Amino acid sequence: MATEARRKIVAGNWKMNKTVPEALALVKELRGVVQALGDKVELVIAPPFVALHPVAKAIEDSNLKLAAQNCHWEASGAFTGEVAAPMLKELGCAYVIVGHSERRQFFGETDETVNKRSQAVLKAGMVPIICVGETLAEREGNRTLEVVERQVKGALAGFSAADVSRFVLAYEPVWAIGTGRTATSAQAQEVHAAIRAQLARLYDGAAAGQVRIQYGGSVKPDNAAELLGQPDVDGALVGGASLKAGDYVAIAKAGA
Ligand SMILES: O=C[C@H](O)COP(=O)(O)O
Repeated sequence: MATEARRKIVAGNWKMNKTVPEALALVKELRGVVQALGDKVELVIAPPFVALHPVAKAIEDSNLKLAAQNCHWEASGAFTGEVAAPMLKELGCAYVIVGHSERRQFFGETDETVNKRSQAVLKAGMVPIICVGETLAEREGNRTLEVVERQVKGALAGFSAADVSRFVLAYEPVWAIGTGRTATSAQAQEVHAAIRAQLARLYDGAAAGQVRIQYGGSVKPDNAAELLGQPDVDGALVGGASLKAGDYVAIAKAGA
């Protein structure tokens, strides 16, 4: 399947890290260096909610785009502690990460709520970065593809081929997140190719060929080029390494 049309996308998921002053300091460092990459690679950062507004201001006129790490599926209402998709759009978010394994593991996220959140993101005019991935027990039980395909199908239920072709999926094997243990490039490519084949079955080859599928799980400067060099790996969703400007930029360069 042709990969030329798919510009790589490197997103930094800061998770629950960085105060506002720390976030602004990191952005200041990043801005100058990533400018040289131009539009060779799409660059996204996902700070915590409280830093979104100041970071949005700080990345104006740069080649960095903003993502949120989650959102609620309702547009407004009595949902104490939640944040709605239109609020994130108003702040300048282009993307929202949905269904991260930490949300699935610790906050009761299900395939159904991932789908509802993704619908809200699209309706608000943003693009979801939908995370899928198997646990270690599931991989060891040879259930990787079954689990990932169930998550993909659930997340995308009800969307059209035109919608899905703009989405970003992130394959993040749970056992590789924050552990320093990375999937081999062959393991990543196998799952990415399986997801793309599934998309071709669910929609059509054209849509499947346009969806970008990021790999996430201990992506570091020293493994990024190998992972991003795989034909169906269209970028990276980076956690720990995105907190250091030098590491994020090195990974971005691997995608450029
Ligand atoms: O969203 C990012 C992933 O959870 C990967 O995190 P990590 O790079 O710290 O392993």
